Amino acid sequence: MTMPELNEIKNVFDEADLLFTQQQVEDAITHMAKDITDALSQLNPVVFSVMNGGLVITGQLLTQLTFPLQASYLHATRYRNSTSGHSLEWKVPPMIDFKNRPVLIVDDILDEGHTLAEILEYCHGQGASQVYSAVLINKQHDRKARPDLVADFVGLQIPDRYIFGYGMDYKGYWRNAPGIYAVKGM
Ligand SMILES: O=P(O)(O)OC[C@H]1O[C@H](OP(=O)(O)OP(=O)(O)O)[C@H](O)[C@@H]1O
Ligand code: HPA
Repeated sequence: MTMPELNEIKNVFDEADLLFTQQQVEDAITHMAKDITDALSQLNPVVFSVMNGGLVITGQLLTQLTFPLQASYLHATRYRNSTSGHSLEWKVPPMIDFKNRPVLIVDDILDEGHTLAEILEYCHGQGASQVYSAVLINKQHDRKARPDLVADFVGLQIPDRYIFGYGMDYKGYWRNAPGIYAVKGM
């Protein structure tokens, strides 16, 4: 992919629609943390952040999960800095052994769900005792990889638009945007 012009990147931010403010996102993460604590605090889980998008949500979630857990990451990508998905590419598989242990997969967004579906299947195949999933955003449309595909813990629902911020990128940029923004016209 060719490098986008920085002017384009700045314009995309300036013209974007703010869907959720930083405060709204933080409240949603706190809500998720409470639900995850209720479900997992006695289970000694392994928590895997899905890189790169899971970076921000996982960091903010982890400090609100005050019970014993191990945290690590895996790296799987489908969009490769573009705005449409391809087949899933594993860059780094999980590096903590989770056989017979519960696993929590944390990602920024459940869009079509191919990424999450494949990661969940992998964790079951590797012998996790239970596999849970947490996503900051669920995108609402009828193109899910499976019609019944939902995450166990969901922060916010968005309409069918291309978004960035809180870990989610536009052409590799704006993962650092302090809110959830929708690209103008997308
Ligand atoms: O539900 P899906 O349609 O499968 O899309 C969701 C996935 O796409 C993004 O990752 P991406 O492949 O863009 O890599 P990134 O985490 O580096 O942004 C996002 O972080 C999710 O992992
Ligand atoms: O809307 C999105 N924004 C950023 N990354 C994504 N990956 C899947 N869908 C999206």
